[in-house]
Amino acid sequence: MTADAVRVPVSLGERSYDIVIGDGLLADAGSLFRAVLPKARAAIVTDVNLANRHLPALEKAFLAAGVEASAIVIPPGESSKSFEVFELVVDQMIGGRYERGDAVVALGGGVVGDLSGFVAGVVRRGMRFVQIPTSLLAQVDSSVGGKTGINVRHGKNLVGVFHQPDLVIADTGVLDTLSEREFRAGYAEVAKYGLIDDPDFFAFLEANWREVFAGGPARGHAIAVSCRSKAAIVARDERETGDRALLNLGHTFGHALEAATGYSSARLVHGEAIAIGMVLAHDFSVRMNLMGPEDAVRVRRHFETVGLPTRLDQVPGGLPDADGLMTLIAQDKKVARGALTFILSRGVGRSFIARDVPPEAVRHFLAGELGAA
Ligand SMILES: NC(=O)c1ccc[n+]([C@@H]2O[C@H](COP(=O)([O-])OP(=O)(O)OC[C@H]3O[C@@H](n4cnc5c(N)ncnc54)[C@H](O)[C@@H]3O)[C@@H](O)[C@H]2O)c1
Ligand SMILES: O=C(O)C(=O)C[C@@H](O)[C@H](O)[C@H](O)COP(=O)(O)O
Ligand SMILES: [Zn+2]
Repeated sequence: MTADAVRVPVSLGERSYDIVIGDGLLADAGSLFRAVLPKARAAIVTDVNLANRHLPALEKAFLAAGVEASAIVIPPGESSKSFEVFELVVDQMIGGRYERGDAVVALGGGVVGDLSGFVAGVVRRGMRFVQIPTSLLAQVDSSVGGKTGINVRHGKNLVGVFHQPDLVIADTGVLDTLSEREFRAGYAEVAKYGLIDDPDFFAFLEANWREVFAGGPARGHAIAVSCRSKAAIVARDERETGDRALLNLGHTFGHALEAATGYSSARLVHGEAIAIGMVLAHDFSVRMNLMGPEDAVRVRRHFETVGLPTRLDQVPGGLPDADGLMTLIAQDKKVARGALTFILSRGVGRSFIARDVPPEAVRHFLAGELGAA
């Protein structure tokens, strides 16, 4: 294993596992896999983009370590988190006679990870699962914590299971082939950790975002801080009965925008949607007199500076009206007995879970934002 690799433990009793982070780790994936799953075969799920770029290196590493492996390749993009692609992967998994003790290996971004984690969670009532995240978003967020699933027309991730991986291998070197748009989108989830409860990290990002985008130590640092932050929240609330909902900052608005745009990656990708969602969550917090405007301006300004969208009129192709968005928001998984829950803020790094948020206040706020657009 590369000498400078970092291990971040996710402490969940018998479901505990490590996130291994380092440059060049794909070459060590076979031995890392074997150390955790000594006898398993590997059913690699990946998308076309990764199949062309990084799958050969993974197959080579598995071969060298004596791991029997084959690959299932899906189309890239959010539209693959669907029943159709799910059925296709399940069919190949079962047709390939993969057993319970074998591992589904997700090589890709959050789409591959969420979809194949769901497959691993349900095929033969649960297979082993290894995440090899290749996008920034997947390395700092989606590969950790065991949320898996697919989208339906009513909303994001509405069908799925909690199924923790046995191991996460984050090779930071593979990020060199990620597009700038996708890197930037993943950066929104990095900044989220600062906005939730780590104002020093947000200040670090404001000062060092260029270095994070450029690669090198600042990027590795940002990925490790993000993973530690997520691991800590997941360890204290695996199934989102409380604190874990903080990780949903910006997502109530953001998920509605993704559903409203038909999960079209061409129009809006997840990180972009939640960048707008986090700006809206801070502006709405100002509207609700929970915080002064200065920090909300600071959040908007930072996202604008890095080139993320921050306004509804930046979503190409138009959006439903406020009532249409409220219909989508009503499907949010945090809704309890019909009441809306949002993650709101008292300032940078001071997010909190707000239950029973009046729908009329949200609708009125959105109508204003759409009107301003
Ligand atoms: N489970 C969770 O906790 C969690 C957390 C955050 C987001 N998500 C989900 O993750 C998804 C978004 O993930 P994403 O942003 O990784 O999108 P993605 O999986 O669509 O990947 C983005 C694009 O980059 C390409 N790509 C990925 N890695 C690459 C690389 N190294 N080189 C070249 N191209 C590469 C992919 O093929 C794809 O076209 C959404 O569905 C979101 O809901 C889940
Ligand atoms: O891990 C979590 O918990 C999160 O909320 C992380 C989010 O970034 C992620 O997008 C997640 O998939 C959203 O969860 P959902 O329960 O709102 O679908
Ligand atoms: Zn997210």
